[in-house]
Amino acid sequence: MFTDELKQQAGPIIESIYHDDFIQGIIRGDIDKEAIRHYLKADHLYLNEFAKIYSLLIAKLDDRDGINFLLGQIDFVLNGEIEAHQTMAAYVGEDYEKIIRDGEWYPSSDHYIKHMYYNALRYDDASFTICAMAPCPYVYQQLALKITERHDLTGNPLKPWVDFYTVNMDELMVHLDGWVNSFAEQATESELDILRRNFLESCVHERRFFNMAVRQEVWEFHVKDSIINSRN
Ligand SMILES: Cc1ncc(CO)c(N)n1
Repeated sequence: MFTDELKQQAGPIIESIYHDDFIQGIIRGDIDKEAIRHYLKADHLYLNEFAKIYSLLIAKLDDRDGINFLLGQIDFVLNGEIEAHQTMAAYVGEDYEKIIRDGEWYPSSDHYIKHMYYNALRYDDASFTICAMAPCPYVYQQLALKITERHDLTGNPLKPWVDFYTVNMDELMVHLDGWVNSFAEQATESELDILRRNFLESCVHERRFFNMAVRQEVWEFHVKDSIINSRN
């Protein structure tokens, strides 16, 4: 299957994310609270956009079951995934609403969000959008499975965050894979190249998103903020 090929190519990127500071800090249970705060500010806004991009994707589909399923996913992204964010807010020890109040599309999340919009707006077929979106559930699912396989997180305050992504992504991946594989059967070689690139670029965006939080990335016109942050 075409999506098996994509996932195989994404393997080394996901393994690198696993070894980067963010996930290693989650595994140790002592990740810098400022990294989590930055992540939550960015991810809250990212998920809002992800929900809106689902609505653009729905407009490209004819299959009623698929449309229904994605309506449920919009609800999940807006209301279900808060549970994972609440776990992180509890770890920080601060009210979630207060943490996310002054979030922004920081440069790396901005780039990722715009990659998804570009594909939704540039191409009629749903598969281009799906390949840019699919690493969102896929990378988290794979990271959660790797963490759970390799470590016993009993007593780790962030264990519920990991557990959340081991169980909630399967059904979505089945739908996304199905759409992409049926399009891939009749796609041209150059279309397949774009799909591959979209998927792999989003895997790299996932890596950059975690590193963005670790490094407290800001737009450089907030010069004062970035000096303060780099001294912390
Ligand atoms: C950036 C990003 N990617 C994936 C997920 C998982 O849904 C998330 N919450 N945020």
